[in-house]
Amino acid sequence: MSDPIDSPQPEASLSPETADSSLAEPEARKGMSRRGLFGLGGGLGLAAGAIAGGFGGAALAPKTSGGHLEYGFFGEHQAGIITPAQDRLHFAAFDLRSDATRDDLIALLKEWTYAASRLTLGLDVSARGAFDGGPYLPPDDTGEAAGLDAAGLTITFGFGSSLFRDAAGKDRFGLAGQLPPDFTPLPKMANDFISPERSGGDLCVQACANDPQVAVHAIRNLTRIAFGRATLRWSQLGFGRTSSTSSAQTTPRNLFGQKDGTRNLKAEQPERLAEHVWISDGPAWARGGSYLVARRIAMTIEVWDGLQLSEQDRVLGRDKKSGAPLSGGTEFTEPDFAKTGPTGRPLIDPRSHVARAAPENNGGIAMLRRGYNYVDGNDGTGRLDAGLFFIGFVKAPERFAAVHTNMARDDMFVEYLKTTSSSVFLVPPGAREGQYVGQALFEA
Ligand SMILES: C=CC1=C(C)c2cc3[nH]c(cc4nc(cc5[nH]c(cc1n2)c(C)c5CCC(=O)O)C(CCC(=O)O)=C4C)c(C)c3C=C
Ligand SMILES: [Fe+2]
Repeated sequence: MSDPIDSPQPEASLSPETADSSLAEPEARKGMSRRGLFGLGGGLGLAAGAIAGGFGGAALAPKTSGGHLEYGFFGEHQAGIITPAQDRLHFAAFDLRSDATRDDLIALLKEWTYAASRLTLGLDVSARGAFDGGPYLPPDDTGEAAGLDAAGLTITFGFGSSLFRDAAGKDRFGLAGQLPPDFTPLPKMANDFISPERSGGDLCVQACANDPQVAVHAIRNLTRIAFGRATLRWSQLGFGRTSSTSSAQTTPRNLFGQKDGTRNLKAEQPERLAEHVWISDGPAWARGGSYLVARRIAMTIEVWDGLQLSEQDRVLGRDKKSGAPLSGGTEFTEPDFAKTGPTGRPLIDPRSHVARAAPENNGGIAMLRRGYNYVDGNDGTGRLDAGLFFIGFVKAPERFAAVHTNMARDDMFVEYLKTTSSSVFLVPPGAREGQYVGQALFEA
């Protein structure tokens, strides 16, 4: 059954100042949902570098089309931050080639925007897609998502600090003057065993979806589009969200078996998001964006599994079964860090993870967590190489560093964790229809 997604959409509303004829590409509307017909002919090659000018929808408003979940790419903020966390992740970091120019970078962002605007609606990367480019060319789209719907796919782009000034201090793209003063590196923490080759990068792409094949297809095709300009530096697959980012979601469990995300910031708290997540200082081009902190944290799950339940609870500060704080109540009862038990000691150990990480004990700082479990095989001694790919969004990296420093100091949890990768990216605000992601940076 064909199921076209191109039901009437509002036309792109580009002002004369921002309009760029190459961006308002009517051909971009062509193409049917992957679960319907493929293309309407008259394909648009990726090399055209045009981006969708007519796809409607704010990034945060889901569209259920025939029961399928879709988040439009364009909006005030990029999707994939406060969007209800999907179940699967493919995260990738890229380095621009040493000979890439500013124009190459802009062209890449335009083409990525165009592709992302289609993929998030369940379309192939171009109208020619996987099958309609003719028999004599490699297909534009790799095809493994054919027949699959958008599965709630969000694609979130970020900039590494090396985009502004590389490790040698070189301003490769004329962007050094736009580096926000807040964009500072994280200090080294206890139990950091950071591998540089799986950390950092000039650009990042976070693809989240409820179908792993859809997320992988997105990264694979965006990587292909980058060919000749940027190469994949490192990537990470994740399964099973470890946070809720909407109060409509149930709290998931992480690989330690704990309810994780109970006290996370939620999409339904706009004031708190404005206070803690959205960038509001520094250069205008970055405002409305956020800093993405990604840390691959190995969890010694075999050691953890050998701890008695009461010790597991003490280390976290919550009851494993119900998720309630050890000071009492139910899962969503606020923890009472001052409440003492019969021995006169606090019911929530001051060195527990929730005590160390809570805003009450960190000058009020909160963050939006959006991490995923990972299992990447096992080591030579038969232990799973498993853990949490932590993703947190904050309005300034130093805020994350402050909480993390408090945690790394003597949080009992840290004994069971080992961080192997660490990166910070600036996620620019969302693109308006007819614009490409990060456009304001290049026009500043
Ligand atoms: C500094 C940042 C944080 C890192 C790194 C981190 C790692 C980490 N956390 C868990 C499991 C849980 N964390 C929970 C709460 C929680 N964690 C952080 C920050 C970091 N966690 C914060 C800010 C909070 C919220 C504190 C609060 O507001 O009270 C919880 C409890 C449930 C919840 O509120 O979400 C769990 C469980 C793991 C497994 C982990 C690294 C592998
Ligand atoms: Fe935590």
